[in-house]
Amino acid sequence: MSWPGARETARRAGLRPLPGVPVPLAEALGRTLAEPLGALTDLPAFDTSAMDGWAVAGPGPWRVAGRVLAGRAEPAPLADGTAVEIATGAQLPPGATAVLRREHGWTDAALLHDRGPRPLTTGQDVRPRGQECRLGEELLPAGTPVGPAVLGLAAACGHDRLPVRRRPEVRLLVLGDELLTSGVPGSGLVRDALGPLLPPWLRAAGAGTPEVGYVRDDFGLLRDALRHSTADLVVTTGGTAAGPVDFLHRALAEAGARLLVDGVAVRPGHPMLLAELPGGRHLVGLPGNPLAAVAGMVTLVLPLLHARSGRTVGPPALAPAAAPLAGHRTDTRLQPVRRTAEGVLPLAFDGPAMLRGLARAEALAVVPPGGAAAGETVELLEVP
Ligand SMILES: Nc1nc2c(c(=O)[nH]1)N[C@H]1C(S)=C(S)[C@@H](COP(=O)(O)OP(=O)(O)OC[C@H]3O[C@@H](n4cnc5c(N)ncnc54)[C@H](O)[C@@H]3O)O[C@H]1N2
Ligand code: MOO
Repeated sequence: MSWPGARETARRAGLRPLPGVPVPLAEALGRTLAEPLGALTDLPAFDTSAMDGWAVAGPGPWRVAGRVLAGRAEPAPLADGTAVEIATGAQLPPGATAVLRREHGWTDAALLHDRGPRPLTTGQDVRPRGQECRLGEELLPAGTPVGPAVLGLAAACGHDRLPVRRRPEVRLLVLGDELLTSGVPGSGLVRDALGPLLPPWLRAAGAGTPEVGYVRDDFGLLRDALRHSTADLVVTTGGTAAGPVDFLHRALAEAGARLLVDGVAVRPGHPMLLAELPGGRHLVGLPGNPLAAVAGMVTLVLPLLHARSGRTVGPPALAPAAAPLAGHRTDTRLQPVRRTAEGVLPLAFDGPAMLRGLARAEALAVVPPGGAAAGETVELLEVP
């Protein structure tokens, strides 16, 4: 399957968004709005002073009659020709026509005078009620990822809870007898790089904290692990190719899975696969080579997770190549790159078994078959 075709197949496989549940703001971070965010109030909720100074009524000079601080209840009305000292954020008294900034006013024994650079205009330095939004107005559409700014906006307009999609549950199965989970590799043993790399990335993509399991190269163990998992998405690493102990295809067949993608025209990562498990759950098989596994994440896992979270994905990020990007003859290449003022440059140590280039990368460039010339625009994919 072509690389764009595989990415689209994964997205479509996930187009069955998980249910929405209301959760406290602090738990909504990293999830996706299941419903549009509406304002529970006008914002600001009352006419507000935008500056420290005086709220004034009518043209000056003014007689100063008291003070209004932020956070106090409705102040008394102001009569024409009077002013009250006011703090930024305080509610404007009824009848006030403008705010005179502290640095633009001076007071003699009796009166407040305007010495600003320009005459004070009606409404100056007032944030009128409803300037930002009206009660009931839609502020954000369903599908918006909830980041810190969304939490702040939701709180500002009165929300204590947000309706967000349930996080997809992910089970990560790391396959391979040769893997060490601590210490220095050698003597035929390889340190597991994907157990540390994948869970935080999955979490950042909106999944629940993945359960990680290590499975030895044993057909029965793998088949049972697939049969017994109840996760929305099972992600395996290794075992996708044709090695003597690469059991994944056979275990999938025995578990009653239907292959949606079985190999992709992409380098690295071409043995990656996507299957539908009984009950509408999914499995992505990532190749064992670490950079190939990363290619499988961006191609199959992220589009599937975003779709299941109902998350709106913006238009692709694009950049020019600052130097020629070597391509594969027939397949798409995913190339670790860094950004420069002129565009993106390839990073060295980009072999399928390597992470040295990726660890310095700012993105993966999508290099079409045949390569990209200097100046040609390429799509960029976010990396962990
Ligand atoms: N005859 C063929 N052999 C291979 C092909 C092929 O088309 N024909 N494809 C190659 C490509 S491309 C890849 S990618 C790998 C995919 O292999 P598997 O998914 O079956 O993975 P393994 O064989 O289990 O491991 C491959 C490689 O990666 C290392 N590995 C595995 N897991 C981890 C981990 N968690 N952390 C770090 N490194 C890991 C493993 O030790 C192997 O070196 O197959 C090629 N072969
Ligand atoms: O697809 Mo394998 O990724 O070349 O290493």
